[in-house]
Amino acid sequence: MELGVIGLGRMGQIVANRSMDAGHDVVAFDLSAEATAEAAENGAEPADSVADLCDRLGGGDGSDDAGDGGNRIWLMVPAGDAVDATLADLEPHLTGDDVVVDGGNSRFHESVRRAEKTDAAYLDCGTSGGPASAEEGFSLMVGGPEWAYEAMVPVFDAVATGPDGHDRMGESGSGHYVKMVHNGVEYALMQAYGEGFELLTEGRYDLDMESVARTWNNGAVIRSWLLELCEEAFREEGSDLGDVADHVAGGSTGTWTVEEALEQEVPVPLIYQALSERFDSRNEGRFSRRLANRLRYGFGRHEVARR
Ligand SMILES: NC(=O)C1=CN([C@@H]2O[C@H](COP(=O)(O)OP(=O)(O)OC[C@H]3O[C@@H](n4cnc5c(N)ncnc54)[C@H](O)[C@@H]3O)[C@@H](O)[C@H]2O)C=CC1
Ligand SMILES: O=C(CO)[C@H](O)[C@H](O)COP(=O)(O)O
Repeated sequence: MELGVIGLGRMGQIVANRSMDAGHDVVAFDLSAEATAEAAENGAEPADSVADLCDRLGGGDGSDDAGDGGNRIWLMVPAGDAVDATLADLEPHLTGDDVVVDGGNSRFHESVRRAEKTDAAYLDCGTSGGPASAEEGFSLMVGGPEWAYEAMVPVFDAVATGPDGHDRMGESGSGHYVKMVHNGVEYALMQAYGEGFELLTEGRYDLDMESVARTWNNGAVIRSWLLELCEEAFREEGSDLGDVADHVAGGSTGTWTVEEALEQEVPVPLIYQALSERFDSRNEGRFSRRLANRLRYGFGRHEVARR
């Protein structure tokens, strides 16, 4: 199959490379000429604009089971404005035979809106695994029209870990919805491992955290890829994590998960707590704690700690 890939950063290069490794032809475009050149070095046909990419794809080769011969285009740009900007550039070139996959972390509401607006069949594809999964392949959670999913199966087989690494979750939005919840779970798991290792670090034994993580990773109930990444972090940074800062970035997908849980009236206290801890990591001298400190003086004449 011929595939256009737009957005060739950490994730898009992997989409392109894994597709080419499986025998697909890739036409590649990124706003960054360096990123496009990197894809070209790996065997992709470079395009210098979205319009040029569509010209080079030229309507597909008609070799897929859908028999429609439309273009197949995978977006791997940052969620938000970049997706809308790319779609605006694509729009004049799209027909109902084309399939556009958004493999980024877009908000599911926005994917539903985009699917309704575009002439092409639009697949919202939650992608999990990150750049560390370049060799193994990703887990892909796809929403959108069934025929479009079926038309993309050869590429999904290549980009995912294999046929079991992707599935159609349901209608438009469902792929990004499932990925949003996945990320909420990711936050909570990270928080749980973090709390456990913090207690072990602050607790009563002098422990080697890499050894603990390695031992847990071999047969323990709580073994997981995230725990393997904990083991790697302790091996590379040391048991005390060296100079790694107490500051966690990101947060959008976790926020959306909590907002959705509130809307659905589903309790997600662990995910919410993990998100709050992340926000808290960005504050120095929390106002609420300073006020609590001062209030204890107010009601109990307890000494006020001052900075
Ligand atoms: N990095 C990760 O672990 C994961 C990222 N994702 C999602 O995948 C998407 C891409 O992420 P990354 O590759 O990590 O980002 P990145 O920042 O490494 O790459 C994004 C690329 O898109 C290009 N770009 C931006 N606007 C563009 C436009 N209008 N037209 C063409 N190219 C444009 C940039 O030049 C850059 O090369 C995001 O939605 C992200 O949330 C999903 C799962 C994991
Ligand atoms: O989707 C991912 C992993 O599954 C991305 O790494 C995402 O950036 C993680 O979310 P956040 O930036 O909020 O930590």
